[in-house]
Amino acid sequence: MPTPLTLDLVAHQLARLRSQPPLVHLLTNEVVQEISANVLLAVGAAPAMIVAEEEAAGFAAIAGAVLINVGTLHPRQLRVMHQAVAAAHAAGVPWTLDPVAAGVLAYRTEACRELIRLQPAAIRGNASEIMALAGFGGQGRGVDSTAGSSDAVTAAEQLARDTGAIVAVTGETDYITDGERTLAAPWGNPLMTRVVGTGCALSALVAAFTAGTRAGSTERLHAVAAACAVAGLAGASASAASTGPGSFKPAFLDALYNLDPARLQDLTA
Ligand SMILES: Nc1ncnc2c1ncn2[C@@H]1O[C@H](COP(=O)(O)OP(=O)(O)O)[C@@H](O)[C@H]1O
Ligand SMILES: Cc1ncsc1CCOP(=O)(O)O
Ligand SMILES: [Mg+2]
Repeated sequence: MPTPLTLDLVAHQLARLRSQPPLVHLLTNEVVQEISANVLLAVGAAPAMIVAEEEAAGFAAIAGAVLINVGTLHPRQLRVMHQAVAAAHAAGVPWTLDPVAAGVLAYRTEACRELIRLQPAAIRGNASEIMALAGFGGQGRGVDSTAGSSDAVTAAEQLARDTGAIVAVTGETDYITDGERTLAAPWGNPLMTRVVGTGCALSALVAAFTAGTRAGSTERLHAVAAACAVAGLAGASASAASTGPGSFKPAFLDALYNLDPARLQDLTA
């Protein structure tokens, strides 16, 4: 049974991130480069997209966290991702997987299955993606989910136990689990699904929040949950301040920037 996430925990994790801004290595898809970088900058982290075969492994080893997102995957990029993940794994740098459209296409689904053998710290996906990776037969509609997040909680818990990762399955409510404990973050707004990159940028946030956390620690579970809460709270606040997808995006960046750990309660009122 999921436990509601408390704002105290979110505030603590947000303050921790801001006090030690992590350098985050993003190997992400072509569609969401800009929103991912801006979301990280707005919250207080430092993004860098280092994508060449000559540089990715070296940079992954010195970053605070790495994000692997397979949204526009192709063979050369997959080779670079393997190099970065191997280097991160060897250096003890936490890495996060966003399995965009896993379950829809065999190539990326297999690529994700291969990558997760190298112990991701976190996996963040929508319900269809998480169900597919867990072997529960999920199939999305392109990059979007055809299932609700509450239908994917069991799959998320199974995937977490199988991989050792913290798994976050997002939707109307986000669920974050280590396979034994499951937290629920009920914030966000449907408008977030009408702006490209909110899910992928959330995965970048998840990576940022895992920086400095240890495998198997409660802190890592809380860090991933806090990333989801931060996106959801900022999303709810931005949707109240906007009239549609166009005005949502700048409002979302502003809301992330203005999140005050001491005043998160105000955003849920
Ligand atoms: N129906 C919804 N109501 C509120 N928030 C939502 C809803 N659907 C998705 N979100 C939020 O949108 C963000 C992206 O999630 P999601 O759409 O599941 O990812 P993806 O873009 O990878 O499919 C998350 O912060 C999530 O909480
Ligand atoms: C549209 C699209 N196509 C391939 S990746 C991508 C971005 C998906 O971003 P998000 O799932 O965060 O909306
Ligand atoms: Mg989306």
